[in-house]
Amino acid sequence: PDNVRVSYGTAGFRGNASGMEYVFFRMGMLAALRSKLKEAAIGVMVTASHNPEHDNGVKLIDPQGEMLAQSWESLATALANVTNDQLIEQLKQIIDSQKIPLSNTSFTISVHIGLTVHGPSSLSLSRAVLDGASAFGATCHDHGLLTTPQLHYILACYNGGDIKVDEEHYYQNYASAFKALLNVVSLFTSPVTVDCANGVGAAKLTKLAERIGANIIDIVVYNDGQSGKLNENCGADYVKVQQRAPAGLNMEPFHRYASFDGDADRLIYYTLDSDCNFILLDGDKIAALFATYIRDNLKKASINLRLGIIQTAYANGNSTNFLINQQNIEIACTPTGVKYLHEKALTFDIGVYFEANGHGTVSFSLFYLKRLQKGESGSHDNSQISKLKLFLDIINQTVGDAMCDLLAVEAILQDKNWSVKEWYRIYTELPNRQAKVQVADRRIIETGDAERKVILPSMLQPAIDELVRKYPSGRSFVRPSGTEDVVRVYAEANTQENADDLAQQVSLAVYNIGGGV
Ligand SMILES: CC(=O)N[C@H]1[C@@H](OP(=O)(O)O)O[C@H](CO)[C@@H](O)[C@@H]1O
Ligand SMILES: [Mg+2]
Repeated sequence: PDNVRVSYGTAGFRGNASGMEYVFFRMGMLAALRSKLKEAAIGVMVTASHNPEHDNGVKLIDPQGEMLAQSWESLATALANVTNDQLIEQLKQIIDSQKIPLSNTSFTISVHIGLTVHGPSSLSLSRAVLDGASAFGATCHDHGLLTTPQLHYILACYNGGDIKVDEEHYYQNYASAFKALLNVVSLFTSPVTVDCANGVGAAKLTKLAERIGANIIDIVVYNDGQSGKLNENCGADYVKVQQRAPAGLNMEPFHRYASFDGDADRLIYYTLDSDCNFILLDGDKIAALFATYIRDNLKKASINLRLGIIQTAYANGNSTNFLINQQNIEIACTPTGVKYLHEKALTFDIGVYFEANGHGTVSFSLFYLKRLQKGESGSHDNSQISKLKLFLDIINQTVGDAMCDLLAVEAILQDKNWSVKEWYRIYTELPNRQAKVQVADRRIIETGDAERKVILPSMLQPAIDELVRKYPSGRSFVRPSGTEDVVRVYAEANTQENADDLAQQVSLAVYNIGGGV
């Protein structure tokens, strides 16, 4: 369409589903070209993740199950934005610039596709992807409904040589890993209630729980899509941003509750304290739990490795303080978007990365695996080492995976004999608030220092600094969203009232200086 520009944002193309077929069709083509170049299968996921039901989105998955290489994002954007009569020329340009050996027929192009919603728009959009890929002669593997992390997992296995891999393989793998770990740790007592955002996660989690067995883990699925709408007043994003339970959920103090987002790549926990205050255990707290658990076990096994936690500017200030000052764990900060965190995580022997919103996982280097093996044959404590190995097996290293992360949290709490209370008490969050501001063109806002400072418009950062100074423990930053047409504002301070106030003042500054509408 004229005057419509789309871009491969924080996590692919996303927007209102109607009229987006051309983008999906072209992404099918691009996936086929990338498969040809890499001589490996490429994945295409059709999902709007945590967005409302009327939206949809598409993202590409690289051969090892990782996000599409950043160097190809601009190719995706260019291809999506040309007019139909420029399409062939644009494809030729990509083929030439990337030296894609189209005439080499020794490798069959292979594209795997999954989707998170079975509605008419999703089906026609995934059809468009298949048509685009087929136009380049791709062999297409249509997996139907999957969570996003399941497709990442399947792709990594497929390219690793297991060409028969399917969804069932995923359940068997993680169910047996979880059971193996629980043989080392103890048995389960209390249930965990999981809000699946009325999305694909409900059916998938039910299957995983069945494979594990009700005697081992007691998962109560809430918001399974039977009545409510996808991501409406529920799901990980709602709970995190609103700092309240999904609508209609009756909570009891100290019970464990969790929420997935619509494509089940985000996980957050929450509970009530004895005064019925809502307590959130977000991505920062999951990261802290994982990292301290791994670190403690490494210590007991006398293995010395470089462990790091990767956060974004959205990480709560007190989580950063706790990790650096009390736990002595190395921290890195990257811009928003899992691809940046993932990349940074790989620079550590063990990289624990989470966005505050609950998207994250752990990456283990080959060096780590070798050290575990060496530790096993040496004089180290074998029980710690086998525990570390089993823990590694329940992690989906390709991408943040709500189901695997849930199993990992549950296993750690069991092993430590912790209730949710001991977990949330490791540190207390600074009160915080997120807000959104509509501006005429959010691209005029440029940021630096991992998005913690505004560079342009030049008057904005001094204005934010001045406001922040007024609030004890104040911190605030703004950045243009990569998935919505808004500028996001984050603020934290010593009290909720101050955090709310600061967020509002900074929003006003963005509105005034950034061309609010
Ligand atoms: C504050 C926030 O949660 N931002 C989210 C959101 O990106 P934005 O660029 O902020 O719209 O969606 C991304 C994709 O899911 C996720 O990676 C990111 O963390
Ligand atoms: Mg998601």
